[in-house]
Amino acid sequence: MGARVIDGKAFAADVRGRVAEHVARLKEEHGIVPGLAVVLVGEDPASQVYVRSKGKMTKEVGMASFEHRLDASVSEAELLELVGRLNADPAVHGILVQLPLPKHMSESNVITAIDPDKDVDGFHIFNVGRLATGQKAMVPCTPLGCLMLLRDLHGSLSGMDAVVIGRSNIVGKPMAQLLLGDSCTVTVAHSRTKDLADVVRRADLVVAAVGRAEMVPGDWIKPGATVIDVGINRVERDGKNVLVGDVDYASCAEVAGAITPVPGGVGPMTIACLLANTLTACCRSNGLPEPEGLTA
Ligand SMILES: Nc1nc(=O)c2c([nH]1)NC[C@@H]1CN(c3ccc(C(=O)N[C@@H](CCC(=O)O)C(=O)O)cc3)C=[N+]21
Ligand SMILES: [Mg+2]
Repeated sequence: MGARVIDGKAFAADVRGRVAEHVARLKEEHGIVPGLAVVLVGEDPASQVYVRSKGKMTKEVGMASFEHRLDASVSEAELLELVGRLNADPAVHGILVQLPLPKHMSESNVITAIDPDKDVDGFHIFNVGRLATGQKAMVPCTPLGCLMLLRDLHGSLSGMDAVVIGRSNIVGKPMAQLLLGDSCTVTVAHSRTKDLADVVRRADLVVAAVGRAEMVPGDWIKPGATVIDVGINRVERDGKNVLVGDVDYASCAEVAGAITPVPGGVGPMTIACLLANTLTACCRSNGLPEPEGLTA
């Protein structure tokens, strides 16, 4: 018995299609065009690839895309000045500053400078607090994408045992909050967790977000469980550079009920949710109803 393979690429295309329909309606009925500004500091090649595909998909759904590329030597003050201008720009509804930033800058200073209502990454402490207290928040894109996949697969998640492996601010912690919000019993495990295998074996839902290539073997997975693999690790295999997740796909797919592949699982959902968040931010700032099925 093999697991059902969750097609994140196809689901992400469906999400972007729904975003595009809503964007077209906003334009027609209100003359509003949602705008997303992406700021890239420095020339990290992987970041450039993501920024390019974000820009392309932003335009494909009918939104305005604003790209700002700054030299790696730019000062924090200059970056903060750009953020201030984007905060004040009524054509910009979403702001994403690509992380990581060069070492001479404080990421938390920069994130805190973003208008929380334009913080489409959901990294601002206001949004972290809003999510934790059950208020309307901007929700981090990767965990939101995982939640959408899980809801699509299971309908209600109420009462399920969920184990999140990883406690990062970007994925693990917000993922745990979202699963709690959907009435799961949530365990957050990490690199220091005792008897990690036994903890994971209890889970109906496993979200792996540790950033360690193939660290979850199939014999940790309860038969029939759903495995969501957030990892994107570049490793060398037979002299080739390949992408693998945080779970050992081959052995986990033998035991799981459903599993996300890498690539083509969570990654495409992250960008789709960035567009969904930009649309949500635009609707909220204009006092219009939020898009259904595209928020937490
Ligand atoms: N402020 C900020 N927000 C981010 O959301 C953010 C960031 N900084 N810095 C970099 C990471 C990385 N990230 C990815 C988005 C999509 C894929 C994606 O679509 N991956 C595809 C293709 C992977 C490939 O072939 O390289 C997949 O998994 O199928 C991957 C990674 C967003 N990030
Ligand atoms: Mg961690």
